[in-house]
Amino acid sequence: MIAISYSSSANLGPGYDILSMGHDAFYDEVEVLEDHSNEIKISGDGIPLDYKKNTAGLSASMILNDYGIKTGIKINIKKGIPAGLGLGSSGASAAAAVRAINKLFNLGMSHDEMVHYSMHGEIAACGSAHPDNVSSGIYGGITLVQSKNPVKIKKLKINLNFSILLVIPEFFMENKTMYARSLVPSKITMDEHIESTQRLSSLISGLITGDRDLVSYGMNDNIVERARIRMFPYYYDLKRRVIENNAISACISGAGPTVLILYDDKSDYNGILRSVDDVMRSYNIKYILKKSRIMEAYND
Ligand SMILES: Nc1ncnc2c1ncn2[C@@H]1O[C@H](COP(=O)(O)OP(=O)(O)OP(=O)(O)O)[C@@H](O)[C@H]1O
Ligand SMILES: N[C@@H](CCO)C(=O)O
Repeated sequence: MIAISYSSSANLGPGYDILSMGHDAFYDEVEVLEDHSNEIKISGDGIPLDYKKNTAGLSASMILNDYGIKTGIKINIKKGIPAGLGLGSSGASAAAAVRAINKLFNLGMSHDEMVHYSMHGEIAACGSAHPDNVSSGIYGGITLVQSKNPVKIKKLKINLNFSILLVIPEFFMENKTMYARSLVPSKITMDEHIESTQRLSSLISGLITGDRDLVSYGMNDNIVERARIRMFPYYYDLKRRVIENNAISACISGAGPTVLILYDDKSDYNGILRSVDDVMRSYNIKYILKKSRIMEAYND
């Protein structure tokens, strides 16, 4: 059984571990076959082949155990999403594997159940079961984590027209997301809480009502992105410059280093491209650009 799951950008500024946007920039394709050993065998390039260290394998092992499935399986992962760049690569493999297993064994899982198993796969990548990337990897679109335990995901009805430009730096860090999560403060002040809630509620309202200015105001974060800025020192200059060219806004994609830029027909697209190049050259960082759109829905 074959299933795919697209790249995603989690957090979207103030929505740490809450919001995620699926986009059609890249995708993973995962094939799951029954294997008459009682093992979980993983194949694929550039990813761990020990199932316990692979997000797809860890999710699969939980499902087989919980559903009492005794047969072994082979999981063939064709990686289309570059790993370690904030594009939800680890989560997408898990989501695609869970979707394929659900079909192969006709388990009839709900979308929230598939998110539950997929998010636990993320433990193999970064040590924590964050549900955001896998939520948009299962539902598509822009998703909100209403609750993690039990898993309750809401897919937002988006009424803002925009395009996505991903600025993807050449970058590698071992255990990048695990390190990035270690930088996040465990406590914040009441003022920080109020500002962050203002931003998140503005962002969500703006996306649903199609209010561009509210989205521009809302897609800002002074807690998690600020705590991680040492990982992507170019970010604030890049964000300021693209907004000077009337981008709607920009944010760090997931745990970075990729920057997601939202723009529309009011934006000076060529000005955005020039400013991205100016800033990244000034920081001496090679990068690629990827235009994409929201990945609306999967036909499960
Ligand atoms: N199936 C998989 N696909 C990709 N990475 C995997 C997979 N299984 C385990 N990993 C590990 O997870 C790491 C990538 O996950 P990480 O969370 O750091 O980045 P990401 O998922 O690409 O981006 P982000 O989570 O910030 O959106 C890799 O170093 C890889 O070793
Ligand atoms: N919310 C997660 C997303 C990782 O892609 C983090 O920022 O650590």
